[in-house]
Amino acid sequence: MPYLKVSGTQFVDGNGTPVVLLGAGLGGWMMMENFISGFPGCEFHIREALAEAIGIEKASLFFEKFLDNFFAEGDVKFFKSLGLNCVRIAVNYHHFEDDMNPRVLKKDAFKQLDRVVSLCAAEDIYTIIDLHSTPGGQSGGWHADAGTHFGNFWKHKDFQDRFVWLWTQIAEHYKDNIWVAGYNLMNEPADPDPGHAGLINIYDRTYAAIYSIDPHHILFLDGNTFATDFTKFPDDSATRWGTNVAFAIHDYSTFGFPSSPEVYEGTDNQKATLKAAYVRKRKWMDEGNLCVWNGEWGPVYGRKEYDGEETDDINRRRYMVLRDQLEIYRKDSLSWSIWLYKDIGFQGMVYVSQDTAYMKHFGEFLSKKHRLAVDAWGADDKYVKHIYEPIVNLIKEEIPEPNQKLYPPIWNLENRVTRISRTILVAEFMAKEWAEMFVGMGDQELVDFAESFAFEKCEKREELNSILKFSANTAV
Ligand SMILES: O[C@@H]1[C@@H](O)[C@H](O[C@@H]2CO[C@@H](O[C@@H]3CO[C@@H](O)[C@H](O)[C@H]3O)[C@H](O)[C@H]2O)OC[C@H]1O
Repeated sequence: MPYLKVSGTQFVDGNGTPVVLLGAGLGGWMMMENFISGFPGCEFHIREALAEAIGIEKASLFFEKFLDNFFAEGDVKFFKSLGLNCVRIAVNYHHFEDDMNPRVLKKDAFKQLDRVVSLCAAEDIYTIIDLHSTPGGQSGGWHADAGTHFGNFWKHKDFQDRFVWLWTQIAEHYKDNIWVAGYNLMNEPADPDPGHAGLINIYDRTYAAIYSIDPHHILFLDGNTFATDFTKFPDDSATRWGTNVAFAIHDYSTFGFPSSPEVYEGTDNQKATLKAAYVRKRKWMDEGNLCVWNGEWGPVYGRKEYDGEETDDINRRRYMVLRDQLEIYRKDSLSWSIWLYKDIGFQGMVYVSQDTAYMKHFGEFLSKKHRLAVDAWGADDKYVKHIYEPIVNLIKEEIPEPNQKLYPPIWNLENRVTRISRTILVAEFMAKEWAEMFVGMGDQELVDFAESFAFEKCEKREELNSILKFSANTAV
């Protein structure tokens, strides 16, 4: 069976039959994230903190077992049972290359990724390899695993050289694998250059490097500023990176988050707003007759432990947003990858049960994280907003208004101040506390923690899954 390809605006299989890629993002696995598995800050913080607290051997045991359990046979069978056909696998460059030993592949760099790609292939499920964090960080998000709010990737040529090098290693490794649909070169770039010159340049370089090794796989290219902006992409984009290219939007709607400006009722106006945001993101592709892939989207959900009696009502509305987005996508036969497959209970299709060793042990710690709004994603900052307000006001009063506007524009002044303070500063202090909660554990307890993430120990978000299943089975 030949490789999946892009043909015009569609994906097609070896017979030229159109394929709509429907699936989910495997985040939190080879790209660990705070709200997904319950730690503060970013992956490199907690890896360092845990090694310091319990020693490198025990920490490695925990992380290795975590990787083994987070996605295994039960997961892929369940995924298949919903009629989904593609897993977008988020990977962190730290798993392949050590910052202190750059351009040297780590021993067993591909062990876990090969395992999951093969599990999926055995069920006829495509995988897309998504390089979710780059050397130096391609954005100031926690998910760039850089521990800072600057995307230093854009400022250091050596980070960029390492990125290109890593892609040549991945391409060499998977060039003959037909179940790998392709390579999502960079998750959510945030190149501050007004002409997006850094992003275009890195796409040029990576395309050339990959295609000299592997001319067969699809390239999935995110727009700038968190996969929302293609306005500075060059006129020759339809051929510049070959023609086997899909352009990726991320279509998050504020209606699906606690920060929604209004309660979602699914009114005609609200549906029009949903649609307008989506149409705006894909406009550039539509004008050029290019292939669009929605690489991330999806609401977050209320939790009984934090949202109490309001939980069911919150979630009823979030499912309305989900359905309304899917209806828009269905009409366009859009390929999508919902965020997120698995987590500890905020967004995932399946989530770690409260009855597991991990969730029991970290319950109070997670409440504190929630109260302090230490994660940015979908955060409700009502308990700490007043703490940061004076800093916001200080900047408003003392800094000339035009200078208050910094890149990226989606982080307005308040968002920038509170985000940096909570998710980087406070989070850094909390990483040690998280790690210290492992002190004194024997190997079996560490394994029990890691096994808490196994499919068999997870709950299913039934309504989400049934909506996705229906959508996958009625896709046109
Ligand atoms: O790893 C993922 C990560 O990829 C994801 O990143 C966020 C995506 O949304 C960004 O904000 C949106 C930008 O577009 C506007 O139209 C939306 O309304 C915004 O929500 C945000 O800045 C990124 O951090 O987040 C979840 C992670 O797990």
